[in-house]
Amino acid sequence: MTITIGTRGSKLALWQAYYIEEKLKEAGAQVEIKIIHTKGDKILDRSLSKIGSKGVFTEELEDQLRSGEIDIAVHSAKDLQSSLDEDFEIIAFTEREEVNDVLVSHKELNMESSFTVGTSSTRRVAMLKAFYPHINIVDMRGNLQTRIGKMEAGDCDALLLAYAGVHRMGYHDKIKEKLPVKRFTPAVGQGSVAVESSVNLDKEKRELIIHACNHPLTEICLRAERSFLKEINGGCSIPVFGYCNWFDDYLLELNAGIVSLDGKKIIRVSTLLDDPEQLGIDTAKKLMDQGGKEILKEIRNQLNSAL
Ligand SMILES: NCc1[nH]cc(CCC(=O)O)c1CC(=O)O
Repeated sequence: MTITIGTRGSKLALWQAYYIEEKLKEAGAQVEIKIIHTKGDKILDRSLSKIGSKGVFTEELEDQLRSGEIDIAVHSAKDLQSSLDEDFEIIAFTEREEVNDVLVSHKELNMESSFTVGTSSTRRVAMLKAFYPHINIVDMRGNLQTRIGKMEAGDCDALLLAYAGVHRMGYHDKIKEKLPVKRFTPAVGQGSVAVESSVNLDKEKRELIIHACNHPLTEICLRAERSFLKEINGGCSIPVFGYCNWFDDYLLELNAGIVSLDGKKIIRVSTLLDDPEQLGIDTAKKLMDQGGKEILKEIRNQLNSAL
């Protein structure tokens, strides 16, 4: 059996594709990897919130899933929009890596120091303003290697990045501080790799892929987080966060919230339930009822007028 993986061409994307390839090979499959360039890879001179949040890194991959040119598309779970077209499904979430954001620098500094950080994530910008208002922020895009190059060239002193990507790309030695998830709560899906397929994928292939790649506890947590994000209807340009944990008896706890763009308002809720989809919906409703609705509306207006 040969399984064709479609992936973006960045080093992080390729790491993920090789990671899935290895798991599939261990399960006895043969694997081909096909690199696909997406809009998000091609447009580097505009911030992501201006290109439009939906599918900038996934559209071209989904075209090839639909046509059957590839069997699966491999993504960072975080980058995958919360609501997929009916023709597609996520059939596996790999075991989650540490979820924290980390401070990365070639200089000796920590979150109490005064410095300039480069980031293009609206969540990180808003949370920095909320919790670390003394830190200066500049917009910075590009893949991990590009950003580290820009940092070392002096465009900024530090970067705020997901531990998962930094670790996978071998920049562990530049981690200066790990931010606490209770406060600097990560984006929905951070740290896990998602395998997407067409709903028409061959059943035997589908079974093998799930068996080889899916981590059930990660899966239920990510289903809860993604259900939350879908209910909020927030793409990656809205500073929402969500992190789900499980207890022994499969009880789930979802911590989630929203931050205003200026960091002045932050609302955080936490809910316990055993059904992931419902947990996401309940948490989103609670957040909206407790003031999230107003913040979301304000953010939408600000983003629209910035375009
Ligand atoms: N948006 C880019 C992106 N997508 C996934 C990761 C890191 C790996 C992961 O969280 O799975 C990153 C880089 C970052 O946010 O620092």
